[in-house]
Amino acid sequence: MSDKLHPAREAGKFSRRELLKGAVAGASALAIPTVSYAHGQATAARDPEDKIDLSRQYSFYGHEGQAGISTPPQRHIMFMTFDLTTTTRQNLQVLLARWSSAIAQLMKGGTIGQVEPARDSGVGMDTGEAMDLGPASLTVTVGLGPRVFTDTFGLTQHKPVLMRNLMQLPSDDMQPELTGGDLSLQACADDPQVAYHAIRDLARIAKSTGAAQTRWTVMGFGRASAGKGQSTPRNLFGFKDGTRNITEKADFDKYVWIKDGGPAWQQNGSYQVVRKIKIHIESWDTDRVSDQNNVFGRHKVSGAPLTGTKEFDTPDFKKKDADGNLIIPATAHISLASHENNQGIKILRRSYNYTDGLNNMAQLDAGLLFISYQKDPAQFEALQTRLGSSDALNEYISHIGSGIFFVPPAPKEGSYIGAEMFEA
Ligand SMILES: C=CC1=C(C)c2cc3[nH]c(cc4nc(cc5[nH]c(cc1n2)c(C)c5CCC(=O)O)C(CCC(=O)O)=C4C)c(C)c3C=C
Ligand SMILES: [Fe+2]
Repeated sequence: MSDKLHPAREAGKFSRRELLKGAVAGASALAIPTVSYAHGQATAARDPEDKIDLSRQYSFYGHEGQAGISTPPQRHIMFMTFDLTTTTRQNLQVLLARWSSAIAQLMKGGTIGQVEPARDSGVGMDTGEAMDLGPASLTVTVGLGPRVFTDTFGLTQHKPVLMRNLMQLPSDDMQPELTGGDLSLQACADDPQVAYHAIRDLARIAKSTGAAQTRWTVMGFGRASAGKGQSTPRNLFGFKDGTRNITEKADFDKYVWIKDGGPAWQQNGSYQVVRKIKIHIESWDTDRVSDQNNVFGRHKVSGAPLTGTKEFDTPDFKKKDADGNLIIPATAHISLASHENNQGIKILRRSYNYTDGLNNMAQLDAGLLFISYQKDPAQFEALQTRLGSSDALNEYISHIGSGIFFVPPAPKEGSYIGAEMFEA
């Protein structure tokens, strides 16, 4: 297309009516229906309980598991991993203690120290950009990576039984600078600046103690999974995501929280698996919607399984059409990931959309920060082994980042994350 402006536009002469006419013509050229939907799909009205209340706050202490796991997903995330730069057990202990008390303050909507010190020579303890924004449902969830539980820190005997690096998986296309980490911080809030501020100031603490330095990070938006009582959000593919997520306590106890085996301090802990998954967005956007529906096994607008009409209809993975073909293809994402087809395995998904702007080809660079919680990393590995080899979605995604962390239970008031490891 020529860079030269249309003479009328150059003279600023397009009327509003002409512009609108152009937009509708563009829509029909792309075969986008502007009014009616096929399949009678109307979008569900928002759940009236699913409201943002920026004064809402959660406590850091005294939950079953840490906040930020069963907490209904907030709208934004800032996720960061850290490399330990210390080799002393005491520095690690101090960092976890200082992080814990700072997080407790931040989750109340407070600052973590003076923003404007009285002395002229003073450097602020808190950087200040979240002042007056409210707690905004902030949760900060702390994870411990495999290297924490080594002889370097005298913590080998405290290693959670199932803690290990994830196995190599068929979908892996990892960028080393987006993998691993010795510690993770997952900050979620209904205001992006509140989440950003929390991570920024916790990273400052890490640096000032000399114990850890930043490794990789993702800032995400538009929660791509639903919690109890929330309407199902959409991912960047435009599909409802989280319809069949874990929401009931019985399922949390069965699939998410560690309830048996291991020492008392690990009970109600969980394993956090994080994957940065790039979406080949521009190629997806040229695909027919009927094909997109087959990729997921659901209808794009309503979220209903291809064998049903409403979002929460149970998919029938065996149902065939008149020609004897499965209605939900065997390679559809939900067919390969469902508990019905995976010996009953379930995981809690708590993902977010992300964007990294444009890539060096000037294409949209975006994806899904997939986060799952499970009592055994093998739950994730089993599902991803199947998805990675046969999922129709693989044409449109690449797994480029990865991490695994043990998330200890929430500390008791006045204590800190992982305190029991240092006492024994
Ligand atoms: C290994 C686990 C999974 C990865 C990785 C994963 C990636 C991924 N998923 C979507 C979008 C959707 N996933 C949906 C369902 C779904 N996905 C997983 C697991 C992984 N997904 C499970 C266990 C399920 C539930 C399956 C079922 O029981 O039916 C859906 C459908 C709606 C829903 O139930 O949530 C969508 C949409 C993307 C975009 C993605 C990677 C980019
Ligand atoms: Fe999925």
